[in-house]
Amino acid sequence: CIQYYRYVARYPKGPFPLPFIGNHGVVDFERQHTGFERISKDFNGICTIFTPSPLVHLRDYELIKEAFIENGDDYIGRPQNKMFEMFAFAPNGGVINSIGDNWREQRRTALSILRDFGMGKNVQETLVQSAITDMLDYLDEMKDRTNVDMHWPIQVMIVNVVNEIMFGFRHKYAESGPLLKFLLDRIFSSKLMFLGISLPFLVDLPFIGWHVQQFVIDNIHRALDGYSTDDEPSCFAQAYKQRMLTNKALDEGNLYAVCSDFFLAGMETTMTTLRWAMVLMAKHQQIQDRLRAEIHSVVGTNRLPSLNDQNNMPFSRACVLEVQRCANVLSNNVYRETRQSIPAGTMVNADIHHVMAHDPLFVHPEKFNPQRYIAEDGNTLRKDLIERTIPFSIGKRSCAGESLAKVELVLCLAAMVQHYRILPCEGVEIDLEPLARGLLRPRDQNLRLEKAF
Ligand code: HEM
Repeated sequence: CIQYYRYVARYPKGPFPLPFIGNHGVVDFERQHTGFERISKDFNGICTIFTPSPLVHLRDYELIKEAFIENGDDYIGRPQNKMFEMFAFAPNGGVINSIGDNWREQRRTALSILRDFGMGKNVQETLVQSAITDMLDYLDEMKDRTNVDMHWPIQVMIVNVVNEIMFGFRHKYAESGPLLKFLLDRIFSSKLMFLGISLPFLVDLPFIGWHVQQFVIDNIHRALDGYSTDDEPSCFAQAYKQRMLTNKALDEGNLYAVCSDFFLAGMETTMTTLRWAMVLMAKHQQIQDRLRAEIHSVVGTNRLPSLNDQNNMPFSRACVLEVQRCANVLSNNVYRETRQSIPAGTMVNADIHHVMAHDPLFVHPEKFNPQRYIAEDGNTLRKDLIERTIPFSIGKRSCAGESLAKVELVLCLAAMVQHYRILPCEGVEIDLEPLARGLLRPRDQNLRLEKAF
């Protein structure tokens, strides 16, 4: 017992832990965003929570910035734990969970391939617009739009963008049944995750993660079937395969791991944010009308909104920022591992959720109010607020898909509001209370769509 508390004393102070169980019982691990919020408030922005493994929790923007930007190299690791390796196809493989030289090499290569395919630029804008057109066609053909489950069309649209980039093909709406088997929210139910970190043998039990792996493997096989490395690659998987010829750090295991990482990271987060956008618009009709007025006056109704339009659409940009701030989908960041100041190897959680939900710069942060981002001149956006809107985290290890996600979010939200009035179903109140399932998700609730022109 004395030894245990000597070990506890090496970490920044936090709620009093008990041997073996740490802070289980005190922290609500199911609803981490409110659980961590409640117990960390007495500790000046930094505290340790024993899960039972120690987790150093940073909750204020300035502290997160000091760690991840000013001392970025010291916080660049990821905890090496079986739980986080569930989707790794090779030891220390892929981008999300790998460390050291392999992480650097896989991230650099992946971003360089994505840049070749126009990540964040016009090529991907065209691809996203085309996936949005498919979704609008699907909604257009619907006979009854009084009770629409938007989860499904948004999921197929987002999967199709990532799928086309990674594997070179899209799913047809009519044939997309297997996609629904992606029940990641169940895997990452928070309690299971923390148990998995502390009791790694649990991860060896038959797990739903296997289905996800198989889905990715099938897609890679389809992309590489008949591809010769002499040919110009037409998707990420082929480009990676070609680079394997000249770069020893790239191998079959990492090909699977990197594809799996980008596919999974690129899908759930963006899709969940867009689902939030739909329910927030349905709840706030005046904001939606103002957004539509801006889109119709700048873009009209004969073509889809484009990235170039953004310069003339400050309210649309403000809406995307406010959707991301309020959706706050990552109730926790992806954990880092430190190599200094607190004992090396300690898990670190930079609480981006807390910053976006409670930073004092956001006046009445609980309100959905895009106008907060617009400066007094009515045109420019407030840099001080944008700096603290950090859904993609910050520093050298921040989200590798940020520029793609931003393109998807702005174009999809603008296109939906351009074409449809998004409304609650007749006689139903929109419920904005999130479901804490790994990500913070909106509750399943159907919406009513009315043609906007
Ligand atoms: C709204 C959408 C998204 C959000 C909110 C989001 C958020 C995040 C966050 C918070 C991290 C952890 C960063 C850190 O450790 O500091 C992350 C990592 C990552 N994201 Fe995203 N992401 C989104 C979309 C995407 C997309 C579209 C892709 C790829 C196509 C992607 C690929 C990745 C990858 C590969 C990592 C791991 C980076 C590394 O460890 O070096 N994400 N994301």
